[in-house]
Amino acid sequence: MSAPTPMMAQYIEIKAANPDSLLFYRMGDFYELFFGDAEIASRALGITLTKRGKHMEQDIPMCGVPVHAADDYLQRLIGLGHRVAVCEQVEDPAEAKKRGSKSVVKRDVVRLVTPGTITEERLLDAGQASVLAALARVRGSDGDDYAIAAIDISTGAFHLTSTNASRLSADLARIAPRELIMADTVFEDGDMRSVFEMLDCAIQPQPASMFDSVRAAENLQRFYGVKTLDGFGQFNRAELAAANGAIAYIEKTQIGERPALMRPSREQADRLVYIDAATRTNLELTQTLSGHRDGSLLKAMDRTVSGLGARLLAERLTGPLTDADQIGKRLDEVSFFLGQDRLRDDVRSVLKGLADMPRALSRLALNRGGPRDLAAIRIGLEGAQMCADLFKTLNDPLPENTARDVALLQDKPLELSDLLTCALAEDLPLLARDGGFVCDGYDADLDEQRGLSRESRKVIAGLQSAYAEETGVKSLKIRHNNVLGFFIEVTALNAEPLQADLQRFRHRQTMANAMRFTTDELAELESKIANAAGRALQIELGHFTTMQKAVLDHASPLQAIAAALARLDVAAAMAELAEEQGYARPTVDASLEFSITAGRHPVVEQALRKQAANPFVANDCAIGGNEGCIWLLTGPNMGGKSTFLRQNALIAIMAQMGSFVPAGAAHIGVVDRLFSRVGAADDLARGRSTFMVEMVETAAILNQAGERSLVILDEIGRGTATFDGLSIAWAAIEHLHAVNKSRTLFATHYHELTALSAKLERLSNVTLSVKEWDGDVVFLHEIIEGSADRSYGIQVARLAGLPDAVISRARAVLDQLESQNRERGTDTLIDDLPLFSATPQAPAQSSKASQIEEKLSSLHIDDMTPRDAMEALYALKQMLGSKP
Ligand SMILES: Nc1ncnc2c1ncn2[C@@H]1O[C@H](COP(=O)(O)OP(=O)(O)OP(=O)(O)O)[C@@H](O)[C@H]1O
Repeated sequence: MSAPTPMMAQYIEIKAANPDSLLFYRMGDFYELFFGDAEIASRALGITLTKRGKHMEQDIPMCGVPVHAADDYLQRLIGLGHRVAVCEQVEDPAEAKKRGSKSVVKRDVVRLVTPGTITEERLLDAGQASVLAALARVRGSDGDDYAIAAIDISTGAFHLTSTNASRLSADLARIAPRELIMADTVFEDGDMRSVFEMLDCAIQPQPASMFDSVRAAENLQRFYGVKTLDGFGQFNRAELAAANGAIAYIEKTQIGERPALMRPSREQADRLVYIDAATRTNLELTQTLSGHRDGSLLKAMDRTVSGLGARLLAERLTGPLTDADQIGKRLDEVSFFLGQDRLRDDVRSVLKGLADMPRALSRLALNRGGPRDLAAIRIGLEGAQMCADLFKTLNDPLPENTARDVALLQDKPLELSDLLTCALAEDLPLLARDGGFVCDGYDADLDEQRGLSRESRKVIAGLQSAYAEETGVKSLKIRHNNVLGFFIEVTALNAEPLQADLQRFRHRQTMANAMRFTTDELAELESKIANAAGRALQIELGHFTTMQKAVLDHASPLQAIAAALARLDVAAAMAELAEEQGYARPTVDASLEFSITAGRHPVVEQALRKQAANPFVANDCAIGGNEGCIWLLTGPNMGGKSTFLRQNALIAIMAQMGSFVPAGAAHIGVVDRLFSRVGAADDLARGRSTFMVEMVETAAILNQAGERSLVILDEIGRGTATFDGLSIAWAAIEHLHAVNKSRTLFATHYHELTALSAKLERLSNVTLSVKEWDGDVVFLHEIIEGSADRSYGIQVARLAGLPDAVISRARAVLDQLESQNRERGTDTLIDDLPLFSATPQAPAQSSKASQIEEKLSSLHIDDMTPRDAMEALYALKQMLGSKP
C-alpha cells in the first residue's frame, strides 16, 4: 500500500486534531475540503465533488471554494449548524522550497468558525445580537447553582447571570444564544435534556475542565491583563465557572487573537421580568410561531435607524424591567423626544448614517478588520460629536438618562478621532493589503513613493508614443498583465519593424493575432514602479497597524459611546412609534394595579391598518387589586378573545421595557412574572401531544405564579374530552383565585365556568359582543360584562367555507344536543360540584354492597351442589341488578 503524499499526511494530521469541524484547507486561491468533509460540503453547498489522488488505494473525494467567496459558503455552512476550521498556509511557499523541492508549506488552523463566534459583517444580522452562551453548574450547599455567561463576540458585550434549576430555561430563552456550551457532564445529565431540547441553537458540550471555577479568576485576570478582579465586582463560583468556560472557548476558537470584550457585567435575575420559554414563544415577541420576524412585537415596534439601536431594542423587549424607577427614567426619555420633533429628526438622521462601531471594533481586535472598519470608528466618532452638538442649542433640561448619554458622547477620544480623520482616505478598499487607504498629504515618504509610481506611468505613456513613432506602428500599445508585467504589443501584421531589431525589442510572446516584446527601458521602469508600489504598501500597512492599535487602546470609551448612541436611538425610535401610533405613557409603580383604558393589540392594530380593514376596537381591562382579579372571558369563536388576552400581556411588556403603550391610559403595578398559556401546538419532536404541552404549561403557572404575576390562560382543557377539560379548567380557576392570587385573564369556550362568578368574589365574567343578523353573526370585538351563551361555531364554520350540506346537518345536530342538554339541565352539574370541599369525600358505604357481601360469606361452597351454586350466583346477580 502506498504511503500518503506529504501534503495528504499533513492534511490528515490537521484533520485529526479537528474532528468536529469541516476543515477548510488552504491551497493557493482555494479552500479545499477532502474525504467526508468534501461529501458533506458539496451536498450542503451544491458544489461539484471531484477527486484528487488516492488514499489507501481509494479515490480521495474533494471539493473547493474560492477564497474570495469563502464568506458566503461559510455563512451557509454555519447556518446549517456546521463548524468550520480554517487552515491557512502559515509560511511563504519560498521558505518551504528551501527545505527541499518535495517539502510542504506549513499550515495551521488559524480559526474555528462556529455559530456563536462569528464577526464578519456578511455573516451577521445587523439588528440581532449573536450570542455565545456558556452554562456552568456548581454544587452548592443547598442544591445546584447555575450561571450563564453570555458573550456577543461581534460587539464585545459580556453578561453574567446567576440562575437556578427552575429559572434556567427561562433565562436561556431570554438570552437566545446562537451557540451554547457546557461541560460534557452537564450535557449528559438526563435531567437537563428538556432544557437543551427547547433551545433552537447549536449545542456544543466541552471538556469539564474548561468550566473550572478554581482557576477561573486567574484565567480572567490573564485575559483582561489585570492583577485582580476586584474592580470587576464580586462573582460567585458558578459565575466564575461560566465566565471561565466562555473565555476558554473563545480562546480555543479564535486561536491567538484576543477579542475586545467588555468587562463582564452581572445581571441580577430579579431585575428582569421572568418570562418562561413557552410564554415568550406564544406571545411572538421577537418572532412569530412560524419563525418569522414579520408579525412579531419586535417588528411592530422597531423604528430604530441603526443596527446598534435595533439590537438594544430587542434586548429590552426580551428583558423588561421590574424596577419602577428605572422604567420611569426610560419613559422620561421617550416623553422628552416626543416633545422635541425637530431634535428627534436631527438625531435620527445623524444616527442613520453611522456604521456599526462595536462590530468594527471587534473585527479590528481579532485582526480581521480592514480600512472600512477604521472608517466606521471615525464616522461613529464624528456622529457622536454631531449628536452631542444637537443638544447644545436646547434650553430645556434633559432627562437624567439622556443627560448621561450626551455627556458620554462629548467625552470622545480626541487624538484617535484626529488621527483617523487626518489619515484615512475617502474611498477605501475592503482589505488593508489592497492599499490606497491612507490619504495623500498624510505621509511625505508615502507621497514620494506614490509620486514615483505615478511619474513612471507618465514615462510609460511617453515611451509608447516614442516607440510608435520609431517603428512607424501607430497601433503599438504598452500593456500590463500579472504574468508578463509591462510589455509592448503589436498586431502580428505590424510585428516586422520590431522583429528587425531584436537586440532592442526582445520577443516575449506570440499570440493568435498579436506579438509581445519588451525593452531594457521598460524592464527598468517596471521594477521602479513595483518597488515604489511595494514600498508604498509597506508604509500604508504600518499606518494601518498604528491606527488599529490606537483604536484598540480606546476600546472602552468607544464601547461606551456606542452604547450611548444605541440608547439615544432606542429612545428616539420609541417616541417616533408613540407619535405615529398614538400610544400613551403608562404609569408603572409598585402597586398591584392593572388597569388599561382603551387598550389595543400593537401588532393586530397595525396589520388591520395596513389592510385598510375596519379599525381595531379598543377595550378596557381591570384586573388589579390587592389579591388580583380574574376576568373570565367567554365569547364567540373569532370574537377576539385571544387578541384581547395577548394585547394585555404585550402592553405590560411594552410598559416595563420603558415604551409608551397602545392604550388611552394604562396603570400597571410592576409585573415580576408573566405567564401565558395561549394556543398550543404539538411538540411531537419531544414526544408531547397538544394536550400534554398544554398541561405542562398550566402546571408551571399553577406552581409558580404569585400576586405580582400576570397570568394569561387561553382555553385550557380544550385538548381533551369535554368533561375532563371542563373539570381541569374549573379546578385551575379555583386554584388561581385561592392560592396564586395573580392578575389573571382566562378565556374559555366552557360557558359552564361562568357559574363560578357566584362563588368566587374576585372573578368577573366578561364577553365579546356580537350581533346576529339574518342568521349571520357580526363580531363587534367589544368587551362587555356578562357571559356568552353560545360560541357561534357553526356560523364561523360557514364563513370558513364548509359545504352547505355539512353546515345544515351540523345545525340539526346542534339543535338536538341543545334540547337534550336543556332537559338534563346543565345547572345541576354546577350545583352538584363540591365547590369548596377541600378534602375529598370518603366514599359512602353502600348498603347493597354489604348485603351482597353478607350473602356471599354465608355460603358454604363445599356443601353445595353445582345446581345450588348456580342458583346462589343468580340470586347474587339479581341483588346487584336491583341497585339503582
Ligand atoms: N378588538 C378588535 N378589533 C378589531 N378586530 C379584532 C379585534 N380583536 C380581534 N379582531 C379580529 O378578529 C380575529 C379573531 O380574533 P381572535 O383570534 O382573538 O378570536 P378568538 O375569540 O380567540 O377566536 P377562537 O375562539 O376561534 O380562537 C383577529 O384575527 C382580528 O383580525
